[in-house]
Amino acid sequence: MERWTLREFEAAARERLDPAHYDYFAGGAGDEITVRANEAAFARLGLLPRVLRGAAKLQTGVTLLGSRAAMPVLVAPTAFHRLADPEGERATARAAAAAETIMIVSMASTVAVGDVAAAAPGAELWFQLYLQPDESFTETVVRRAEAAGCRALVVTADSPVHGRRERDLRNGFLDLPEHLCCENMRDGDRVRPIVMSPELSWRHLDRLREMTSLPIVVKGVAHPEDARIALDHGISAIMVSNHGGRQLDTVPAAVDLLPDIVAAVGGAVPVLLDGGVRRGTDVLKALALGAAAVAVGRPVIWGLAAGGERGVASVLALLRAEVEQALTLCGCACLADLDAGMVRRPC
Ligand SMILES: Cc1cc2nc3c(=O)[nH]c(=O)nc-3n(C[C@H](O)[C@H](O)[C@H](O)COP(=O)(O)O)c2cc1C
Ligand SMILES: CCCCC(=O)C(=O)O
Repeated sequence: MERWTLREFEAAARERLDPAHYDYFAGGAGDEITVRANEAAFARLGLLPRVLRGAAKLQTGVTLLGSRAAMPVLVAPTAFHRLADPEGERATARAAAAAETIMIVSMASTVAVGDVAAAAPGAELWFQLYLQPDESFTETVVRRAEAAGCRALVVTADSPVHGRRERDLRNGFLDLPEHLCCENMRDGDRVRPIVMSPELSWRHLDRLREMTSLPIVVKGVAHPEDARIALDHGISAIMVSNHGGRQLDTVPAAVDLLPDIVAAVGGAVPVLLDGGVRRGTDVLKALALGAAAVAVGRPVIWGLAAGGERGVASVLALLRAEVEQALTLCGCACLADLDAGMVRRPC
């Protein structure tokens, strides 16, 4: 069945998934105010198209930290893909490679990062990391990501503790089923838990900086002051994110956080964004407000659950087609033609 919107992919995924797994993927923290705000904020912003600008030949590619993507939409790191499809992250990576975009592999992937890379030749992979209090194990995981050919590390900073996910509490979904595990966490004959620790600080990030020559992206920045501090720690990009509303509830919508962070960064490094991107027009709004690219989390999971590799490929192709059409309708030939003056609030 042909699906015309990301919303239809979500409906198809919901039909196929175990209800507790659907809730894990869809849900967020607390009252899910931030989950809803992420999408609603995009809907409230209006686009002011320019006309008669002779913008015939479209160009939607971006280069980020040396990685090339054919569109400014990346695959955000999301955990547990094998709950959605038996091939799990292998399928996602193949679809990302076919779409010529970057996949950020989660540290909590259910296929080891080396196996993800092996399954998807040509895929541009970055690796998401939760810094572990045991720094020697962080290093072990970093070496696995490097050996797999990942081109950047994305350090998730918004998780000093797991968010309060009430759907999961109600469903008793607290861990993966027996046959699955976080494969990157293997340590000899055991699998370590991913530790979220409030004791982590910029000092740990400095040590990571010494540990690897890969570019480091800090993900989960909401406060402009933290964006400024990040610059002092040699990071290569900032990802504005509230973790899709899954960590601290009532953090403002990601796109509403963006302008202040772009101003604080002042062009020193690229600013990325995730949270609530569901339409090509959402992508354009984020880019017009200064993001270098965006990433999508749940839409990829919906594609994977609805149709495996082909489902993810369809989701990414749909987003690309929407970006191209909206860009043309805005009178732009390339992403750099977008500027903040083309976004009006409220719609
Ligand atoms: C099911 C699920 C699992 C996630 N797992 C991770 C993760 O392992 N690491 C991480 O940094 N972010 C994780 N995230 C957050 C995403 O990277 C991203 O910030 C968020 O999904 C963006 O919002 P969106 O789903 O509205 O696109 C997860 C999100 C979801 C929905
Ligand atoms: C330990 C896995 C964490 C996955 C995650 O970040 C999420 O569910 O949002």
